[in-house]
Amino acid sequence: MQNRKPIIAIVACHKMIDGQSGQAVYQKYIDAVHFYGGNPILLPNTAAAEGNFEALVAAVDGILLTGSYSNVAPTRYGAAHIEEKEDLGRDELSFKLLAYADKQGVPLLAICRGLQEMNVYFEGTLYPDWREVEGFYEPHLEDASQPLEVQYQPVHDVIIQAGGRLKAFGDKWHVNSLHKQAINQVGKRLFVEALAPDGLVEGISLLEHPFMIGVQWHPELNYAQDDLSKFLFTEFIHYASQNQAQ
Ligand SMILES: N[C@@H](CCC(=O)NCCCC(=O)O)C(=O)O
Repeated sequence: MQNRKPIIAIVACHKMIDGQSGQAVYQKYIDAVHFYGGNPILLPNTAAAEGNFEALVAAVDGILLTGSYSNVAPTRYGAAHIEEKEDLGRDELSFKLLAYADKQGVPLLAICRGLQEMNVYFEGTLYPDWREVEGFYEPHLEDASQPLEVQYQPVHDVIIQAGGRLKAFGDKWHVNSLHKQAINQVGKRLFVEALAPDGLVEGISLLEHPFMIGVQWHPELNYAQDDLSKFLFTEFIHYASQNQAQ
């Protein structure tokens, strides 16, 4: 094994910055990777371009798919509704990274929108708005009128399922929740790692892979204190270290 920190590629999103179009990653994702011993680099949408992609991923030991207020394009999972919050550049890059991680065994952690992308990559589907589905009663979506520290408070439990990777952590945890969309049909080859008490899918993994996990909550927010965040990031960076590009 080499003696350097594992390089973790973090997918960037389209954002308006000071009135101009830009590509950005929230600091908390960068800090969480850095805190647990990774060396974060940010990948803009142009990383998906042929020639660029191959050169960049050759230097990458692990991949982080972040949350985002944008949504996966409905056509990617066979739906036809109009999506007002698209980020097609992010979609293209994330789906390419997922294919690469799947084929090459590169460790990948997928958070919130990232989990939704991971499910769609494996041919699963999404509910465009879980509030329109009967039976979900937990407060999965934040109240945007509240300050951010309130929005990111833990609000419901997740029940960890037997036979998965999270079971080594424990049986249950209390998590934050800031999403309107949710997993409908679980993707092929995926294992359901965690469920909310109302049955909404909160965690998925590809068990045949060294480390590919998606979570619907935000472990990056309270990354240094929250026990399940510690577990997830420690495992992720551990497997990325083992995968170090030669
Ligand atoms: N847009 C999707 C995914 C929600 C999500 O990723 N929220 C993250 C907010 C910003 C962040 O903290 O990264 C949905 O609504 O389901």
